[in-house]
Amino acid sequence: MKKLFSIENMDVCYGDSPVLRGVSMSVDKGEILGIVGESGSGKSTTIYASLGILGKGGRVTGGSIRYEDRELLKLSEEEMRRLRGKEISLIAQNPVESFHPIRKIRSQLKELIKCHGGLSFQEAEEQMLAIMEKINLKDGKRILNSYAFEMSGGMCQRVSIAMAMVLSPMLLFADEPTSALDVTVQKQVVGELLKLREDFGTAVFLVSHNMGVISHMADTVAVMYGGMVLEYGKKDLVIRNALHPYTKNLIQAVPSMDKPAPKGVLSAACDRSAPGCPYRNGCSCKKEQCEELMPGLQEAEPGHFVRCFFV
Ligand SMILES: Nc1ncnc2c1ncn2[C@@H]1O[C@H](COP(=O)(O)OP(=O)(O)OP(=O)(O)O)[C@@H](O)[C@H]1O
Repeated sequence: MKKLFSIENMDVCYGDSPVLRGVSMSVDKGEILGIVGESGSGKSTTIYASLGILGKGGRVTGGSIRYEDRELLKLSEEEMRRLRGKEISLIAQNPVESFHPIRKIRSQLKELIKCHGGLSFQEAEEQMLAIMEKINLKDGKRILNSYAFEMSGGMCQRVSIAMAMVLSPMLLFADEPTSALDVTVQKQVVGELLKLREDFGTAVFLVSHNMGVISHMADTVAVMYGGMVLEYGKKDLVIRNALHPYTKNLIQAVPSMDKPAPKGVLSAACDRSAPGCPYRNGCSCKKEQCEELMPGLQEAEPGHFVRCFFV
């Protein structure tokens, strides 16, 4: 069956340096895909490439990105701009930067509605105030009259979440949406994201370092390392029956009093231009062939894919 959104075999470079290699992942309507991996593994780049907003020097050099029946790599900038905001939305990792610095939040909401239609401004404002209230932003009217620089990081994060949700997108990219929030607000945001899926069938690409958030929210999990997907599948398979040595270490590294220390190294230097498994320098199970050959992403059990010669 055709997926709502799928990335197939995507390569991304910044300048001449490969950053993502052969990345494939997808979501159905209403599905939440959790993307985990250490800093620099390529999670944000996967999101920005999907939205067509890679930074300077960044380009997709191979593969395909499909939304419904459209190949996004073939759309014009104007067509991509129309998709972003209404059908596909982003909660950015650094929300302060995602707002215009010298325009009030209300005017930015107005602009969003003007570009993407659907709601009247009054309806959008009511919807925005209701979402803000639910995620513990009590003084919504005052916030709409504020500039981003007048808000704390956590407030900006919540306003950007409300703004991303206001048009009930079909697909939401959320890059560390809870990282700047305290635990109570994290719970509210997680609850709102789950409600968005329930009410509108919104699919979510959720990047998080927090395995608790991923294991609570995600249906499917992708584990990234060195710009590649090392393990992919239904959450219960990947988290409860992790097969890749890196995923095992990642799960083992979640703090707990009664667990043995991880084997191998969690984070090791990885030259993305060199042959061999990206995790070869950190893996305690590596053999000679891991230095020379790249393992493929193989289906180890139904619906559970692993990139390792020894699984
Ligand atoms: N604008 C850029 N120019 C050059 N290289 C970049 C740029 N943005 C990202 N990279 C490189 O791409 C790689 C992947 O970065 P990315 O931000 O996607 O990782 P990440 O997994 O999201 O990390 P984090 O968890 O810290 O956000 C890193 O090696 C990074 O240095």
